[in-house]
Amino acid sequence: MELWPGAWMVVLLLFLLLLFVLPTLWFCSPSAKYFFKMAFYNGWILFLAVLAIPVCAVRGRNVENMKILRLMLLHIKYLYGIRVEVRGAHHFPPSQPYVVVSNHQSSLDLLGMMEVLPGRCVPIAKRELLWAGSAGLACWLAGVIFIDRKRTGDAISVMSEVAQTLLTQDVRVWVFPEGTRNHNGSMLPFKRGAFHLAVQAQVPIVPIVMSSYQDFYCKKERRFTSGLLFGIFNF
Ligand SMILES: CCCCCCCCCCCCCCC(=O)SCCNC(=O)CCNC(=O)[C@H](O)C(C)(C)COP(=O)(O)OP(=O)(O)OC[C@H]1O[C@@H](n2cnc3c(N)ncnc32)[C@H](O)[C@@H]1OP(=O)(O)O
Ligand SMILES: CCCCCCCC/C=C\CCCCCCCC(=O)OC[C@@H](O)COP(=O)(O)O
Repeated sequence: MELWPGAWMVVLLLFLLLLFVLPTLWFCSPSAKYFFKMAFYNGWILFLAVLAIPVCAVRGRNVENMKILRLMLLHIKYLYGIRVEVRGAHHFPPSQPYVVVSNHQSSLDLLGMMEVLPGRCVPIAKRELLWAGSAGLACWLAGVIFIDRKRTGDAISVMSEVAQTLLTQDVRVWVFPEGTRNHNGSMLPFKRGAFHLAVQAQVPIVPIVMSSYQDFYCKKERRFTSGLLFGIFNF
């Protein structure tokens, strides 16, 4: 089969694009660099999730699968030149159910979260994440608890079931009480669910704060360089 003559030109142009334009954008445009880095971040997680799914599926939906996801995600900070420093981790209760509450700046929180995630600990996530392709399925297999934030009644029922699970199945829960991402340097008013959960299950609340990403990441300015992230317990 013969190629249409213009096709060679298209192939050559695409090749030149890959060879020159993309690296030029990477080095000369911080915005392009931001987009490439974020695209790779999401793409890489989706790819890792594809690998994780068959391994996790052996156990079925099980909080122990979160260990597998954690191990698979720990290296990402090196790819992005982000150093994660944890302070006060000794405040973590040794072995009992509890509710972790933490600030939520962006999807990069996954890096700090995976650094300190205790055993048998599952995050509460918005229901939409369940439909994030392979990542959604991997989260489901690892026991992530999904809530529909638009249906408060349903979310409360799910949280009440979680309160039972905390005690009967020795599970910890990670909640972002702001209920949404917030990258303004301050914190939004807390939603009440995490605190109802702790009272219903009569378990302690463990506060964790991740330092501001402003030095190396800003969505508004399309800026993403390398930097240092602090995770601080019981501040
Ligand atoms: C290979 C790798 C693959 C990928 C691996 C990835 C793994 C990691 C995944 C991590 C995912 C993380 C995702 C993060 C998110 O999605 S954050 C968004 C979801 N999280 C939340 O929304 C936080 C929890 N939300 C709440 O707790 C809310 O309170 C909620 C229950 C949803 C209700 O919200 P809302 O109505 O908007 O506001 P209020 O809090 O004001 O509540 C309204 C009234 O209801 C009462 N209430 C709340 N909860 C309860 C409860 N459990 N029991 C009884 N009553 C409750 C509350 O008191 C309010 O009433 P009053 O005003 O006090 O009378
Ligand atoms: C701690 C962050 C967990 C990140 C999970 C990464 C999975 C990303 C892989 C690719 C799928 C793309 C889907 C993007 C989902 C991003 C997860 C996230 O950060 O959810 C935000 C949620 O909280 C609050 O949502 P809003 O800020 O209200 O909209």
